[in-house]
Parts: sequence; C-alpha cells; structure tokens
Amino acid sequence: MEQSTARGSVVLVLDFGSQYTHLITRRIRQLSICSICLPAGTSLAEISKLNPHVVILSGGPHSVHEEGSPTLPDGFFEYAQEHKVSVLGICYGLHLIVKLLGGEVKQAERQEYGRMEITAVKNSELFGDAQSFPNQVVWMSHGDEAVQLPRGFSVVATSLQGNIAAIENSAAGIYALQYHPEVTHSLRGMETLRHFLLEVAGVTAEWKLQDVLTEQIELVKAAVGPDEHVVCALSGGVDSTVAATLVHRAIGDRLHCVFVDNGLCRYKEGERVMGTFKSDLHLPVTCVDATDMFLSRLKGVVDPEKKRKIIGAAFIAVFEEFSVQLEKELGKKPTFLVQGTLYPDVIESCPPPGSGKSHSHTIKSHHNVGGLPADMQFKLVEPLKWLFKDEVRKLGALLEVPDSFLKRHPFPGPGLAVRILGDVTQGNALETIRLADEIFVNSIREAGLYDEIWQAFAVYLPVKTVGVQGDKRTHSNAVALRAITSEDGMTADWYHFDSKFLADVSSKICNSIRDINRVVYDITSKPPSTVEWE
Ligand SMILES: Nc1ncnc2c1ncn2[C@@H]1O[C@H](COP(=O)(O)OP(=O)(O)OP(=O)(O)O)[C@@H](O)[C@H]1O
Ligand SMILES: O=c1[nH]c(=O)c2[nH+]cn([C@@H]3O[C@H](COP(=O)(O)O)[C@@H](O)[C@H]3O)c2[nH]1
Ligand SMILES: NC(=O)CC[C@H](N)C(=O)O
Ligand SMILES: [Mg+2]
Repeated sequence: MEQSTARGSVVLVLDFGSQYTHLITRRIRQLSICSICLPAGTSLAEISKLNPHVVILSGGPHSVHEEGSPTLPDGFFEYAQEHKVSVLGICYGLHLIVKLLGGEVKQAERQEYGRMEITAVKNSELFGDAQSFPNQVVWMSHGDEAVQLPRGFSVVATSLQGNIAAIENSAAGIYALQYHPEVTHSLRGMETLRHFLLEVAGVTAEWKLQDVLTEQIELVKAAVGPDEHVVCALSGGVDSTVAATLVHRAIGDRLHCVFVDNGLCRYKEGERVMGTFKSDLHLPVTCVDATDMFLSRLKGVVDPEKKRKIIGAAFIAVFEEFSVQLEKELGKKPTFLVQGTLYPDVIESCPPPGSGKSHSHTIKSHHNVGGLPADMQFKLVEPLKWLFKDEVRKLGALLEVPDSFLKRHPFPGPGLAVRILGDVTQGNALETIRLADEIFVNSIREAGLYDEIWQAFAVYLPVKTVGVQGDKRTHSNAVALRAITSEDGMTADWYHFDSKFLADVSSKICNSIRDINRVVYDITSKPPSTVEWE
C-alpha cells in the first residue's frame, strides 16, 4: 500500500536517518496537514511528482563533511525556487543547507545534547518580533555546527551559549533550525512548526483521516483486482480488526480471515476472541490451532531475535496452508495477505522505509515485518502501515468497529513468547504467566484503570529466589508486572499505581500460583527499556 497522498498541501519530509523523522510527519498530521516521508536518496523526478508545498530535511546521524554522507539531488534548490517550495532544515538538514549553498560546517568545540534555551536575536519570519520573543527551552542533539552562513542567510536565534539555533533566508524561502521542534521536550516546538507551515509557508490544513480511509479502500481495490481472494491475519487486536474491516469494505466476501491459536495466547484468549468476532464483528473467521507447530519449533530456543524469526515464519506457514485449503474451495489460491502492520512495527523492525540506505538500528524484529521469512510468496496488503496506534483507533471509529476491539490493550503477535524470558516451553511457564497476567489485568479492570493504561501484562522471570510459604522454604520463580502509559508505543512511561493496589495484586498472585514466590514491578520508561522484555 502506498503512503497517503490525500488532499490539501503536501509537506514532504526527506529522511536523513534521524530517530525522530517519524515524529516530524506525525506532528504535521496533528496539524491536519498531509505529510509524506521519503528516503534522502529520492530523485528530483519522484519529489516533483508529489508537488510538495514544503520540503523538510530531517536530522540524521551523519556529518555533512563525512565521505558519502547523504545529500540532496542535484538541482534541488533550483527546483524549490522555481516552484515556490519552502524548505526547512532540521539539525543535519541545517548543516546540509549551509554546506550545499556555500557556507561552512565544522565539528563544534562544544557539542549540544539535550536541554538548551534559545533566544531570538533579530526580527524574523520564523519567530516574529525579537523584542517580544520569550526565551524558550528546546532539545538539541548535535556535534557539528555552522560556522559560516551562505550568502543571503542570517542567524535569527541563538542558544544561550551563543551557538546558532535558527537561520533563514526569507527571500529564498529557506529556513533551518539547529534544534528538534518535533520532540515534546522542545516546549514550543509544535507552535513553531505550526507558525512556519501555516503562516510562513502558507500551507493549507485539509488533511483528514476520512480521506485516508477513502483512499486506502480505493488502493486495496486497485491492488487486489476484481477476481482475487485475500487471506487476512486477524488476531482480534486493534490493528488487524481495523485492517480487516477496511479491506472488507473494499473487496467484500473475497476476504478470508484466519485467527491463529499459536499456543502463546493469553488465558482463554482463543475462545474469547472467536466469541467477540461472532457477536460484535460479523466477519467470517476461521480459527486454526497451530499450538504444536509453534511450540515444537520454539522448544529450547532462548535468543529473543531467534524466537521472533521462528514465530514470523510459523505464522506464514499457517497462512500458506490455509490458502492451500481455500484453493480447494474456491478453485483459486489467494495470493494476498492482509496484516494490521503499523508504522512503529516497521520503524523498530528494520531500516524505516523513509531512511534510504538507512542508518537506524533494528530494535526488535516484529514478527509481521522483520520476522517474515525471506521466501514468503504472499503479496502484502497493509493499509495501516503509515499510521500510529491512536490514528488507527480513530480510523476504526470511522469504520464503526466496536469499542470492544478498539479499546483493547495491544497484544504482540509473538504473545507470551516474548514475556517468558528464555525457553517458552520451560516447566509450567506458559500456564503460570497466563494466570499471573489474568489476575493483574482483571485487577486493573476492577480498579477502573484499564482505559487509562496503554498496556499491562505479566512477565515470567526464570530466576529462582528463596521464599517462605506456610513455614516452608520455597525456591521458586518470579513474576514481573509491567504497566505503561503511551500515545503510540514509540515512547512510554511506567504507570504509577498506588502501593495498596500493587500489594493486593502481589498477594493475589503469590496466593494463587504455586510456582511463584516473588512479584516485582517494572519502573522503567521507554527509552531506555522497551515495552516488552524481549
Ligand atoms: N494470533 C494471530 N492470528 C492471526 N494473525 C495475527 C495473530 N497475531 C498477530 N497477527 C497478525 O500480526 C499483525 C501484528 O500484530 P499486532 O499485535 O501488532 O497487531 P494486532 O494484534 O492486530 O493489534 P494489537 O497491536 O492491538 O494487538 C496483526 O495485525 C495480524 O495481522
Ligand atoms: O505484533 C507485534 N509483533 C511483535 O513482534 C511485537 N513486538 C512488540 N510489539 C508491541 O509493540 C509495542 C512496542 O513494544 P516494544 O517497545 O517492546 O517494541 C508494544 O505494544 C508491544 O506489545 C509487537 N507487536
Ligand atoms: N541530530 C542531528 O541531525 C545530528 C547531525 C550531526 N550528526 C551532528 O551530530 O551534528
Ligand atoms: Mg496483537
């Protein structure tokens, strides 16, 4: 599926490999402006096809004076000038503008990482009247600095240490910030982006999720054609339920949904999910029990990335087998596979699609992206691939997907395999963690906290510690509880329960599960941790 090009002005973000590129596109969409991200190596011909109103050059890990560092296509600034495209550079983007237009960038004597305060030093388009500019806290992350500006540019803001914070050449429509306005720690970053896009660049804010919906339905119709049948990997989670409903709108009953019970599901999950599919969703769904296949392939495997790859491949094997069965019924084998893949799955799994030859790290291989087997035959249909969770929930509401699906906490496809550290098949681990998880999440529901918490679950720790239970010495395993708040799963904070709640859950778990004599609560944010433990 293509990225959305729905209506209004288009702001193109060229990705030079920054950790924050996705945040730039997201912030722009929050302003109801259509934003598209393309890799830094994109040709001028491809760029001009989008007819962008503004091009933003992201930050990135490179230095502009490094051999082979990513750059802009020849003729970019002439194109921008001719078509009245405004340009905004951010960090590396600033360095690139300065270098390509004849200024000079050097390694800074004093690098700037983290919190800085900036002040306006002259009246400007970016910040207006310098006299009335309130100093503001911004977030910096750079080791290089511009030491000489190209002709026509001036410094319009500096950090309190006197370094360049923003430059502009308003006659040429080129602007650049040394800091990151897209991160929330830059306290007035959103305001600066809004002012730049709407007031300075004159962008029109007409982007709506409804347009994305209409457009994706058309794209699915066009990609699949009138006679093809499609398999849909449906977990009962938010993403695949919204994806299935959207694709069903496009191709109707040529959609064949399959829920895989992989033996890694939560307490009574299969039963419950199949029940809600029937009562609330009204889509035909087949349940395949593949427990033996998943667990036998996972036996003895302890490395998290290996587990993820095995699971990704096992899912595809089930879908292949399902499509062979369908061929017998339909006389035609489905060649398309719908998955509820989201943007964060893609970003964390592999070099983001917008990062060219990418310099970003693989954090973990999500089973539905980085965990897919290299020889997979299916053509993927992933209409949500450019969206974040909160956007998908809104899209689901437009499709009238019931709240019983939309409000569920996310549950990862590899399921309990990434919540049992080490070998999934060890001892009673699966059974133990199912019970602990059920007790924890039920307690959260009973306390009326479910909707306030983004995700909550229990983790099995294969660590034996000493306890005393009924006057007897025990040497048993421990359980960790994790509950987080988040907007999109990319960053998260731990949820601050009151201590009575935690004490109650801890004693319920130890009193009901024989194998457990210790419960700990995870108080780490993301970063530095991730949400799941593996
Ligand atoms: N048990 C399963 N059976 C069939 N498909 C699955 C299963 N688990 C995951 N998938 C597929 O993998 C995709 C990614 O899983 P993921 O958990 O990120 O999404 P989800 O389950 O749809 O939503 P949520 O993130 O809310 O749990 C799903 O959208 C779905 O296509
Ligand atoms: O379907 C999925 N397949 C995966 O392989 C996977 N790994 C993590 N997650 C979910 O993604 C969100 C962010 O989790 P992490 O901070 O652990 O990467 C959290 O919501 C996780 O539950 C996955 N979902
Ligand atoms: N955040 C960035 O874009 C950093 C740019 C460059 N790598 C530097 O350190 O100066
Ligand atoms: Mg899920």
